[in-house]
Amino acid sequence: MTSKVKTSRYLRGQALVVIESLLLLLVVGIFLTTRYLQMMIPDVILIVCIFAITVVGTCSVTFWSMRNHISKGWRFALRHYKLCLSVRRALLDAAYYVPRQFFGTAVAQLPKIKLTFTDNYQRGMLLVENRVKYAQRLDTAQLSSALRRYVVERSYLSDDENYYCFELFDSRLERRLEFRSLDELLSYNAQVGDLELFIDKFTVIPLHHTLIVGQTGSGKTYGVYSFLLQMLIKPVQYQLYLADPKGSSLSILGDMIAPDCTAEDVDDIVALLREFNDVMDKRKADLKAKLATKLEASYSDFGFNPYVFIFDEYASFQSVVQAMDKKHRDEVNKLISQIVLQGRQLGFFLFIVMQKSDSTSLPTMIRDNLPLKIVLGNAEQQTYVTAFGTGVEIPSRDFRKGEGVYTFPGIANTPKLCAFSYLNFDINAAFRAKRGLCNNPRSSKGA
Ligand SMILES: Nc1ncnc2c1ncn2[C@@H]1O[C@H](COP(=O)(O)OP(=O)(O)OP(=O)(O)O)[C@@H](O)[C@H]1O
Repeated sequence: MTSKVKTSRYLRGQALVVIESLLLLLVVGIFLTTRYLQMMIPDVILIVCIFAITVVGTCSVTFWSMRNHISKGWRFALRHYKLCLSVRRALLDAAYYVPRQFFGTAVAQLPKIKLTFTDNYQRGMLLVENRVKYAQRLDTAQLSSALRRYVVERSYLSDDENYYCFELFDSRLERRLEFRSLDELLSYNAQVGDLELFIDKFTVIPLHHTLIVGQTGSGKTYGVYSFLLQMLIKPVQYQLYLADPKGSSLSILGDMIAPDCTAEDVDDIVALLREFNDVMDKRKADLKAKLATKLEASYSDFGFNPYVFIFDEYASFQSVVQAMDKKHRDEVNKLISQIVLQGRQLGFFLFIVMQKSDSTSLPTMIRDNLPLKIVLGNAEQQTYVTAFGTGVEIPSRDFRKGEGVYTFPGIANTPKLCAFSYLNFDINAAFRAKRGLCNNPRSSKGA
């Protein structure tokens, strides 16, 4: 449920107070005038009138302003008001104002601020006016203490460059989902589209090429479990290919859910990549015939299923490939590039999981064409730079396992927080239960 509290409501309340004061002034004026004209109205009647107007006026003003507060939650209205006040104070302290003269007195003209909340006040958006005259850059650090329990998740300039936008979230908020059974995951997944994957309470991403980076133990493979389970329980059948050069948990899982499409050995992985490309080429021919009827369509518009190739420990695979002769190296690079460059419209996606995404392990061209980039755990600055590029601001937090930041065009153009779900049930049993839903792609190519 979304609700908003706007500053204008307070202004309305203040206007009523002004009206009441004017009324009082009027009555006092009448009192003084009658005294002046020596009219024979007893003082006691006038005093009672003034008293009555004051009581009735105060009660109605209080009721009127409370009416707004009650309907939107007066506690939150108060919080909103206090927050606006402390942000203004912080702007003043940060000297983010324009000095002006007001009837000979030096005053500070603060920029306009707008504060709105969503998701039951768990998230918010603070807009601070950016006029050319505020030449100084507004920094997140300048506001963080003023925001009390709220933390800046992302900050950027609005498209028209008139406002600094600060996306806030309640620091006490647990964005991570916890599922105690597969059924719970199933019912949550029902709210998400067939070709979308969720990460946490606030993050749903369209299926696309993905890069997951993070130090050992940061929760990469666990995150892949979460994605895989979602894919397996969707009404649309996902065709899964799994490559795990380390032969660890993902390959064990692969043997359970897609044994014919799981590989550990580098040669087998290359063969799997070839096969994936062959199926993709067939899909290309099928789709071409259909696109004649609808030019801007993609695989899902014609009822084709998505194919997903999940690559764990990609760097370890690349280190072996680099030692191969040039012909083999070129072939592998071509296979990977083709998936990344042509896969989206055809419905063929690559998920790459690795500890660091530097260009020696992952060519820049491939990395740049993986729209969903996730960095988990407390990574080194260089890891963020290689994943997201230079000059991006990473929200400063102590990331727990499965927590991190991600970017996705249009949804998170700069790194945003995310946290993979806690799967508080027997994951192996869940995969075993769902293995029947995963087609063996070898028996249904081009479906
Ligand atoms: N989202 C999460 N919720 C709860 N626990 C998690 C989460 N992610 C990871 N963990 C815990 O952290 C452990 C390590 O995670 P995982 O094996 O996925 O790390 P990794 O980054 O893949 O490590 P490596 O690179 O060594 O394979 C998991 O076994 C699990 O207990």
